[in-house]
Amino acid sequence: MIQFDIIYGDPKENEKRAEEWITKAVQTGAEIIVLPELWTTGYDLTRLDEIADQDANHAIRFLSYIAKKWNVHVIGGSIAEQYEDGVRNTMLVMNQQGELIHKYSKLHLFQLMDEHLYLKEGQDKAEFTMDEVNCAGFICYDIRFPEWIRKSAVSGAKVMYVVAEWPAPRIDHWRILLQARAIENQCYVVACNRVGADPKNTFGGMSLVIDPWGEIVAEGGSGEEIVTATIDDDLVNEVRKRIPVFVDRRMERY
Ligand SMILES: NC(=O)CCC(=O)C(=O)O
Repeated sequence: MIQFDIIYGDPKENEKRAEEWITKAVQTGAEIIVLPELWTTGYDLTRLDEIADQDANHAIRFLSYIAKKWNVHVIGGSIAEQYEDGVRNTMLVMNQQGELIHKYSKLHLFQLMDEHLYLKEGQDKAEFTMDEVNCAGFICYDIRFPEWIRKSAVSGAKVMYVVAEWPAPRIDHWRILLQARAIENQCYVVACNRVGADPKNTFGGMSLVIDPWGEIVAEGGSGEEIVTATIDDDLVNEVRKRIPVFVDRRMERY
């Protein structure tokens, strides 16, 4: 996870910085790269008509080049994607061949940061498959909606990727919500948050990898850094066997 600072409203500079960070990450052996939410523009929402990416074309080209060059999977954080009918906050996922294998636009818009005024909500499903592992991707505020994450767990997702710009004053919510999502769904949570500040917020970092037992296996601090961990998807099966939550659910009573 590339836990970096994002330059407000400057996609060109952010792309340059992202490439430098990704180069460092692959040199330490990373096979899956995760970027934060809105990493090209930050929350410069009033200038989206100038800086949003038409059909995500630019970001797709950049992320595809990175994936192919380094032979890595990329959970390309999210970017402001310009559609005909408005802008969406869109996650892009590339495979090692540089192909776009998944696209998800944020479903739950966060009013406290004015998303509902400038962005349209997405209509996509969260699940995708990467190297035969069932995964799902979510964007920041989505983690406050356990029923949305549960839907992916019930569909078989074992690794939940979360990309975020989560402010420092609520960083305890971030950790607790993510641990709860990992424990209740008995899955890995890989959550990448930005650091630094924009004109309205200071962001908390603390990118996390949490295993299906709820243990934190990697944790970032509050500065720029690369946070890495190894995922063992067999552990998901073990935990689900030990406490068979998905068998014991009583949907007819809820
Ligand atoms: N970018 C976001 O969705 C932030 C969500 C957030 O801060 C929260 O408390 O929820």
